[in-house]
Amino acid sequence: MAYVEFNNVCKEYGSGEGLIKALDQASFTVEEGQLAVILGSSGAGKTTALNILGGMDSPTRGSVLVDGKDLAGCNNRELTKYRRNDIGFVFQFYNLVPNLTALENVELAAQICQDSMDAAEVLRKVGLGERMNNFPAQLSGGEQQRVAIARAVAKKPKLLLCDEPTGALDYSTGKQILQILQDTCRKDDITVLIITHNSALAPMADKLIRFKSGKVIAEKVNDTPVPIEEIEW
Ligand SMILES: Nc1ncnc2c1ncn2[C@@H]1O[C@H](COP(=O)(O)OP(=O)(O)OP(=O)(O)O)[C@@H](O)[C@H]1O
Repeated sequence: MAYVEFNNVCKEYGSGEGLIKALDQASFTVEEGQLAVILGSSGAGKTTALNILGGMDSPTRGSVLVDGKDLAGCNNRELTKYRRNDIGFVFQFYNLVPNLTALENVELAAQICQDSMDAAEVLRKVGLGERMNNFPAQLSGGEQQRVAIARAVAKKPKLLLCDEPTGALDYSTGKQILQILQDTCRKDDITVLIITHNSALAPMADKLIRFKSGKVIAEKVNDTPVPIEEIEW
């Protein structure tokens, strides 16, 4: 059994004439410790898949297993526990609490889960040792995204889910963020899934998953992933 199993997942919104199939029998797997890149055009169902994996949404049909746990069979209480302890989320627009410092933002997330890392130590790891007492508004976009990654990683999640993590950043800052995500996967042994529109990033992945119209149209293992610093686009 794979660490992550998405089996024939359907997610439907609305009904009758207005039925939208956000996911239509989508299936893929990710192994523990892999870095998976999810590609697909706008509306292909990528975010819906990530939200289901993160326990923020549930499938209409199909099964979703993470480390053997079937999320489709979880009640709200179990999903809350799962989101708190097992999932780290990184969004395009950081979503930091504006009136808390970088350190406090990370501490806040660490406090709600059972087994967390030291917040200051994780901030040092992402290169923000000198900036932890700054508020988000005093940090650049790339620095805010580093705080968001530290906040997610401090929870020691089973899965680090990243939805367009570089979408709001310039080229070189985006590259630094991807480097941190690749390092997190390799050094901290965390399974990482990254959604992107940028197909040039495909070579950095251990596993490439392509979505189209709610379906997974390709799934490929890459035995020779390329370090992000060697990828240009
Ligand atoms: N809550 C909702 N209600 C109705 N339709 C929805 C809802 N959420 C998503 N959809 C629809 O489901 C489809 C898939 O959306 P999704 O956000 O998963 O795509 P995506 O691949 O992440 O796109 P993007 O790259 O633009 O973020 C789209 O047609 C979208 O409009």
